[in-house]
Amino acid sequence: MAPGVPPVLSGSGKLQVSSATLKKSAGYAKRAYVTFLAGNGDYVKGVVGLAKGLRKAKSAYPLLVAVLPDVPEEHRQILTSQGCIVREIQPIYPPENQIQFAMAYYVINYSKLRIWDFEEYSRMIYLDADIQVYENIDHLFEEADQGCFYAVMDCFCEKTWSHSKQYSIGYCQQCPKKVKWPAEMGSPPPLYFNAGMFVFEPSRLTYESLLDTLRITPPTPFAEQDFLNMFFEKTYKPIPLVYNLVLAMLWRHPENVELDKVKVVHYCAAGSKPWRYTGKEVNMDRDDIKMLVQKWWDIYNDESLDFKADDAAVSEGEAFSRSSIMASMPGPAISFIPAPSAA
Ligand SMILES: O=c1ccn([C@@H]2O[C@H](COP(=O)(O)OP(=O)(O)O)[C@@H](O)[C@H]2O)c(=O)[nH]1
Ligand SMILES: OC[C@H]1O[C@H](O[C@@H]2[C@@H](O)[C@H](O)[C@@H](O)[C@H](O)[C@@H]2O)[C@H](O)[C@@H](O)[C@H]1O
Ligand SMILES: [Mn+2]
Repeated sequence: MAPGVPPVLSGSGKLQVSSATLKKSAGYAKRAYVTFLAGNGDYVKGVVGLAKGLRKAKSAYPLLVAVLPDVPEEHRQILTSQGCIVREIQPIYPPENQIQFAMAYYVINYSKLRIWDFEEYSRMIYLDADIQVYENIDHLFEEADQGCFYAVMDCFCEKTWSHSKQYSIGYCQQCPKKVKWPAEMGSPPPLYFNAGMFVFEPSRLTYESLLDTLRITPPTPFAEQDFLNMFFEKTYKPIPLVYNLVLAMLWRHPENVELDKVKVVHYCAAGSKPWRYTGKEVNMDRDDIKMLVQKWWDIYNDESLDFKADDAAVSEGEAFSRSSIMASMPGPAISFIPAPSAA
């Protein structure tokens, strides 16, 4: 029982504890998924799809959306109506630079770093808006060890990597024995993750350190993804690609992919964003791509997955991990009195 909190027994003898009280009590694991939305364009469709996909997968945790100031009120309303917790963040820009980002718009992706400041959450799973969750991955919250950063390894074979040494010699961490890293080039690069999905622990200390480090770090082609890989190099733990299938793996490393086991799909290959899909770009006429794009649209168009009032059980007030609360509060069943949302 939370220290100093008098238990309130309801008529039915049930222990009544407000989730606001629980919020104040140390040690309860408050968790949520979080994504990032910038601009007034069509990525909002990605977030709606993600919110509905998490609902279909019966996730126990809410989806926070960190929105830049340029996300219009209308889009924010759409997300709130889909049960998302919308939270405005300020942009973060890298130091003055002449860098040629792999994609010019990557410069806004540094703003993702604001999510480390959501320290009312003990653990979060970040998901790009062009990601869809097809199977429940809540267990990742339980399995993560304190102080570690979990993400799926990326692939260096797409043209977007043509600036890199790896690409120039045909080396990829997905098949390190195929083209070995030459001894004369020193040790192979450290394992490198795709920053479209990761399990992390928000913390003001980490947040401040990220911003301080960013100020003195020259930007590189993959923007915040490169930066996060450098920052978390020592605490990065690779997790299986079923948690973030970077689509290029289908044609670059099919031997590493068991599509029927994939839980999370990342529509990051050029031309693969479902809401913009034409099928005309390279590889976009593949049967597996067409199937995955259709799968995304099936969820997006499924009205039975729209947010309803009785879905409200998974609100910000309820974003505690029930298993950890139940484990730490043995005794009579607990019914929560959700506090008004703080957001
Ligand atoms: O106009 C944009 C571009 C990007 N994003 C966000 O930034 C993430 C990273 O961009 P993107 O997924 O396009 O990069 P990729 O994974 O394709 O390299 C997106 O998933 C969105 O969450 C956004 O909200 N609006
Ligand atoms: O701002 C840099 C972005 O870099 C990453 O995308 C890339 C990367 O995965 C390459 O390896 C692929 O070749 C490429 O297609 C893909 O777009 C993240 O998905 C995204 O969230 C974001 O961090
Ligand atoms: Mn992405």
